[in-house]
Amino acid sequence: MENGAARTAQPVIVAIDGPSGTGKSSTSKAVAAQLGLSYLDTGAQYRAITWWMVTNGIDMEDPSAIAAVAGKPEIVSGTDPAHPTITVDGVDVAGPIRTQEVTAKVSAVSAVPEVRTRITELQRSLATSAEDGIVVEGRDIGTTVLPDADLKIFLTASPEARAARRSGELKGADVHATREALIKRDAADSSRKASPLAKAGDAVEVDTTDLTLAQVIECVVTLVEEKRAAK
Ligand SMILES: Nc1ncnc2c1ncn2[C@@H]1O[C@H](COP(=O)(O)OP(=O)(O)O)[C@@H](O)[C@H]1O
Ligand SMILES: Nc1ccn([C@@H]2O[C@H](COP(=O)(O)OP(=O)(O)O)[C@@H](O)[C@H]2O)c(=O)n1
Repeated sequence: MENGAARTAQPVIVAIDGPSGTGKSSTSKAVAAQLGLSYLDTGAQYRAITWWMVTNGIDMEDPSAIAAVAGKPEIVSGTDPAHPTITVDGVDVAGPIRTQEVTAKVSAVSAVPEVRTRITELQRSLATSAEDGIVVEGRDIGTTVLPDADLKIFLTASPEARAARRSGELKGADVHATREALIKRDAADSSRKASPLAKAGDAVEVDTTDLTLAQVIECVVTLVEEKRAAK
């Protein structure tokens, strides 16, 4: 018969999706660190391939040009929640992938099916090789990348709260402009044909508008522990 320790040792796969600024990265990193799981920021992977396309002068208006080179860059993600890393062809791109230029172009690149196929393969392989389990955050993790995840969470928050959080990070950025840019990116991500931003039917929705980050983390940790105990 299994005891409690054996049950807690079972790997657990957690999918956290939602629009920009809902708290996916902060929550996922903290939950993974607290529970001893790996952590994968899939948005960083899409940003990394976009950075490579920008750096190599690929025409962002031309999906076939993007598709033709989708297999070229080698993207490597480090999954330690205390020190997540991302490199492209061996170059550390953690900083460059957060520029406004990359942010403005990432939706066009991530809408290209050849890009999604490539990045989805990387994500599944990292999830499979995480010994103790993993928290994977993004837009289509619960619906497409890991449809058999043990737990699926869909984070939401009002556009106002999300814009205020993001402009706080961007040191003095205009909240109105940030809000418009977020809404535009959400619309593009939700309306694309290939694997759009969507809540999985079996995901637990958590509205973080009036919650502190600590409250969201506690809520998700409790949900993961319940799943682990039931395994
Ligand atoms: N519940 C919350 N209340 C207040 N600020 C939050 C909350 N969740 C996240 N934040 C802050 O909002 C910003 C965006 O969070 P992040 O985790 O990067 O969101 P996402 O990954 O969904 O885009 C960060 O500065 C983070 O510290
Ligand atoms: N699973 C995912 C994750 C991100 N993305 C794309 O990558 C972009 C950047 O994701 P992100 O998580 O870094 O965005 P922020 O929440 O940090 O603003 C999104 O706007 C999507 O276009 C995606 O298509 N699928």
